[in-house]
Amino acid sequence: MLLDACDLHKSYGERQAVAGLTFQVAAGEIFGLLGPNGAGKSTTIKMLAGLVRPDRGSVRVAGLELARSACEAKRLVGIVPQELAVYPGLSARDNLAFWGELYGLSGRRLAERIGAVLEVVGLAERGREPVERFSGGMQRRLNLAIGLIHEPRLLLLDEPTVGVDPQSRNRIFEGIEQLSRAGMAIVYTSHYLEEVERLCRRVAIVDGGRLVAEGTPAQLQSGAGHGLVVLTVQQPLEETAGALAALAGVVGVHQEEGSGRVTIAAERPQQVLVAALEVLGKAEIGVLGVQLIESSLEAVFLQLTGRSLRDES
Ligand SMILES: Nc1ncnc2c1ncn2[C@@H]1O[C@H](COP(=O)(O)OP(=O)(O)OP(=O)(O)O)[C@@H](O)[C@H]1O
Repeated sequence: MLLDACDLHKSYGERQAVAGLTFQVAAGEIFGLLGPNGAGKSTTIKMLAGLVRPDRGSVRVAGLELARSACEAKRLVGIVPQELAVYPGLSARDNLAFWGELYGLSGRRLAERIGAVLEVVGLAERGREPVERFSGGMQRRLNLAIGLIHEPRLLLLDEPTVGVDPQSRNRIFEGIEQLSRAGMAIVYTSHYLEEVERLCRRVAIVDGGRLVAEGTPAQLQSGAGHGLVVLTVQQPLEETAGALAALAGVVGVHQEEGSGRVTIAAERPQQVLVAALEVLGKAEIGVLGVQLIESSLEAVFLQLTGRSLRDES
């Protein structure tokens, strides 16, 4: 395994950000870390990159223990943080040269790497322009190129498409797929299901710093076996919650405080939706919104955590 993360823990004061994460990623694999805001994804990525020291647990990259061989191991790792690491006044090429020199690259080798990473992110034609003229999506693509400049074997991507236009998003996806085909191990964090479903062969669902499920997107979905009915109601359910829970096929009812959102996990969500609307109608509870989620990672996530992936965003 190219990456071996074992029993990672990290607290900030009283707050436990990561509480015992273990996973491995092979060369050529794109591994998804999926979880809502605050799940501990960024803290995990920072521990994998050697930027934050775990309170407990270990990280091995290509067999090298990060805590013991920090310099050697860190050279094998590229990180693309959520925050942009670009100098707006410099051109894309000069930004890449700056970062490349920090990794000890120079001369022809540096020029080759700059050319190669600009190709991967689709910015080869724009390399000489000052970055302040780039769109937000192009700046994010340059951020990705910076993470690749020293030719790492493991790439850590922390929500690389947040706030990115569709064209840049596609370009980022294509770049990542190309890198994976070339044998790079990739960890991709996101709270966008469609992204991990498209990119990742294996996904870990994290919540509250813990791994709540792991598998291929298909395995996770088939394990769940049922879908969800999500309703937005006008007033609290009170005893009506019991009536919903008693409907045939209903596995669980979850009410989110304050938002009026009610999530019903069910074996036959379409039939349950019809029956639930009838129950709510009789109880004179107004329904403002209805959403049906057939078996999907979103359904798996809600069942496992009782929360939507995008609660707070
Ligand atoms: N430097 C820090 N000091 C104190 N608390 C922190 C710090 N960094 C993260 N936390 C807390 O640790 C928890 C996990 O945060 P983290 O940023 O790892 O989550 P995340 O899954 O990446 O979330 P997001 O999707 O919002 O980036 C949160 O409760 C967060 O407030």
